[in-house]
Amino acid sequence: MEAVRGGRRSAAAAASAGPGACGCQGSRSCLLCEEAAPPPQKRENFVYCPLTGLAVGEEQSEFANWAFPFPGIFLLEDFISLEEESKMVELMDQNAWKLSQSGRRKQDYGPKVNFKKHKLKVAGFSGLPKFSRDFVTRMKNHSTLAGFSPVEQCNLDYDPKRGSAIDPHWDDWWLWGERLVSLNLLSSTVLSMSCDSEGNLQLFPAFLSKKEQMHGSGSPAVPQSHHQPTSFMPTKRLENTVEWGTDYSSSTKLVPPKDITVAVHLPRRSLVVLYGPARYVWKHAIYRNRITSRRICVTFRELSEEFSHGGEQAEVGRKLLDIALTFQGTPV
Ligand SMILES: O=C(O)CCC(=O)C(=O)O
Ligand SMILES: [Fe+2]
Repeated sequence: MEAVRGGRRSAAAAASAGPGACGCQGSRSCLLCEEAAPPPQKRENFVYCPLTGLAVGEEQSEFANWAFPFPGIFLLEDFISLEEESKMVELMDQNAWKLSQSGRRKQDYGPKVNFKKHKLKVAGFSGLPKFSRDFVTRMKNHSTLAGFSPVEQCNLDYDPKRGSAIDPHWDDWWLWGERLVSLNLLSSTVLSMSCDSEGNLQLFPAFLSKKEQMHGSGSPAVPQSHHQPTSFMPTKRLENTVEWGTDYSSSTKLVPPKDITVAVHLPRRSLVVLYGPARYVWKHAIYRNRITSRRICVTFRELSEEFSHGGEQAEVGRKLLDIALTFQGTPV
């Protein structure tokens, strides 16, 4: 799944883009270094519904009127205001952006890490930036993020002119903990969730809830046990969200997970948390065709158990936290 773009980019193509024009390596590519036609764009066939926590089959697909529970996503609309967003981006743009893979640019505030060798360097890390302090305090008010203490902030800059994207991947789980928290700035996009596990996924017939059919709004018709806990519900209703329920008692359909891609719509200025199965079972990606204008993603990561209190590397974890939470940082 990762290497769909193999063969599209050659050393000659990379060179023709000019020295330092792009940061792609290996099978990754972007509009600046591709010599062949752009890679085919994948299309999601399910849509995540934040009100019910269900993934619902796209109307035009073979999965229309089918759904399945999709736990592990917490989405908060309007997490930051327009003014806060423009101030934050202005501050970010005062620092240099480094070229990264697949047409992205990045700024990192965190320890230098070699994920393959499981090595990290504390030296050189000066903490998260000052402008993030209030947002970190604000996010911790939501019970999904109780006790969340980030030790890394990574800003990614996507632009359609560069063909920016991020291939399906899991974030590291040696150093980083369960909750991945991202702020979606400047434009909306779609996070695509896919899974290459063996076995089958069980789909249930989906239907519009009664209230939705009668009044165009109302509570979802999902059995209580399948609701997301209240604390995982968004604080504000998403506009234009159709409310779906599922019938867990009638016939079901089994499908291989690899045939399914779930679209999670991320509005501009929203905050999304991936945890549980959405973090450890499903991979996440942003396809190139989902970047329509400049977009900045700010991701905050916490420590894994190994680096937390009682863990084998708790001492290193403590050092990282002490530095991170000074909020005196400059990009590494
Ligand atoms: O841009 C995004 O929303 C996802 C970024 C991401 O997955 C990552 O940095 O690991
Ligand atoms: Fe990621």
